[in-house]
Amino acid sequence: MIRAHSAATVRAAEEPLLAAGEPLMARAAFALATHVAGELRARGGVSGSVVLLLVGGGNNGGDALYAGTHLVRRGCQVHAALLTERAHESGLAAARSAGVRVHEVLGSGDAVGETLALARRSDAWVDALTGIGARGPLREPAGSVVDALTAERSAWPAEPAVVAVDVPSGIGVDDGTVEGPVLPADRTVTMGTAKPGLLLPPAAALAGHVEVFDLDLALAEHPPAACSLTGADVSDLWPLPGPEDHKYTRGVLGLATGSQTYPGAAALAAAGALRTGLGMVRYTGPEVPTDLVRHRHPEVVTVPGRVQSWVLGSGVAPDDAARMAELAEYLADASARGLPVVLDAGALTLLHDDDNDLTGPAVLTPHAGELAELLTARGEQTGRDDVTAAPARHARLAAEITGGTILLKGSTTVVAAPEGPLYAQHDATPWLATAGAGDVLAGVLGALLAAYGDALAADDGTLTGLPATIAAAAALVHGRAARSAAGVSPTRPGRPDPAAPRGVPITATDVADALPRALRTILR
Ligand SMILES: NC(=O)C1=CN([C@@H]2O[C@H](COP(=O)(O)OP(=O)(O)OC[C@H]3O[C@@H](n4cnc5c(N)ncnc54)[C@H](OP(=O)(O)O)[C@@H]3O)[C@@H](O)[C@H]2O)[C@H](O)CC1
Ligand SMILES: [K+]
Repeated sequence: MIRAHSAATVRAAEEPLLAAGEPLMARAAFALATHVAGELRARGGVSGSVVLLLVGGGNNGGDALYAGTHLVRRGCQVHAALLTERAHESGLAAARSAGVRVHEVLGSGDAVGETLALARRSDAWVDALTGIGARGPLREPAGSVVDALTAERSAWPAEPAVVAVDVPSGIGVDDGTVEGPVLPADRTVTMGTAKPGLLLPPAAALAGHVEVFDLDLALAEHPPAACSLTGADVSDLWPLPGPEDHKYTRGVLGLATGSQTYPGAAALAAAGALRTGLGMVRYTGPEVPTDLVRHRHPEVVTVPGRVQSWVLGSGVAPDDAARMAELAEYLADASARGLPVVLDAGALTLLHDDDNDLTGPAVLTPHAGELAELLTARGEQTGRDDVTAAPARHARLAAEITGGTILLKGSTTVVAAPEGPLYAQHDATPWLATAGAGDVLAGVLGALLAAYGDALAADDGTLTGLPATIAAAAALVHGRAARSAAGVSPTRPGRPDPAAPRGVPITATDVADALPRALRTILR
């Protein structure tokens, strides 16, 4: 699991170490210099390279100034552009005496022009304007400098390397928002622990490859603010059948999905669920989707009976009054029994009405537009763009309002429960943005919840965070299946690797079919 801690937590955790005289900045700076050197080596060599440090007024700038001293020793020509009147004092003194060439660009009257001129001669840019001490978007002139460098960089894509110190300056460190200029990094060297903005969209895409440098911070008693599951976490969580298991103990999922108009959603949710592995899928719905499900998946049972979780609403239009009334009944029944429920597509509109508040474990699976509609219906006027600009904040708000867990679909999937860590999963490929993919995800998620259904229904509070973890696991598996189907190699958000396979178009059926292949590489 990749864990990210808030700026306040990092400060609290570093305090005792600093008080004990631990040279945290010296260690951070050495690590930073090592990674900058690594980028330079990958581009042809360290000695003789030119490095530009973009220095702000805090310890983030201090990290870079001390790193500069190491890079000078390794034969680099290092320039520091001071975009502050108050650069880190001892760092600046050390940099000057080591031979770093310091440019007080604010005094020149043309900070942008001077910095750009230095940048054009450099093989690597080190972004050390702000770290966890940033307040709001980058102020001037740093903002304009970053805008100019970003334009310069995209016009000149192969070089130079951009290394961000702790975070790309200007991102919302704790919430992943991007409200002003940010220089996209190839690599972010983050100190002590990852920061939420390095995992959460949209900022995560600007961080490039994230390296966490361990500072031995005492973080054990501090819960993470955000996490990303890895395949190993999913493997640990995955329900494995034992010799005593039978279909009813492995989990039975009820699907109330699909409609006469959108029958395909029923078949796709069933395909996702069946390939996730569970005891049984029961389907309930009108004639056309029932026939399709029977035809495509003869293993699905189409008579009512006991279930341990429900998926409601995929392929159901909110104006289909009769079907919506059925979904409301299933939801009320599941809530009364404490069974987990997935509310997808049409079923999300059940929660537009606050009479339908959730009492049992529920995972809502909106995309940005559906989340905006839900929030607006519940009195929080929100547009789709608001959600896209601050996915974590809006997912958390919807979780608090409804009492459910929100799995917000997007190129990075964000999961938020009313409390506990946020999850950010960026396991998929843009090829996954295709009709029916969400139905498959609903099936995967419903199947996993069915396996934990009895435990969740009997929970006395010890499993509070489990639906969120399961939702993040479903997103990971679904994303990896999509990547496997498309033939795309593993990647992180950030600048695309030109050498990585780009993949091929996929359908939702391909994603469901690729689930066993993806699971083969995850489960061990
Ligand atoms: N994690 C660790 O244990 C360690 C982290 N280290 C590094 O230290 C920074 C945090 O340093 P800090 O001095 O607290 O803060 P920053 O450097 O991030 O930022 C403060 C300076 O930035 C200016 N500022 C604030 N907001 C803006 C803005 N929007 N635009 C431009 N400039 C801004 C601020 O100026 P003021 O005038 O507002 O005071 C400060 O000058 C952490 O991120 C790590 O990199 C250490 O190495 C120790 C170990
Ligand atoms: K930075």
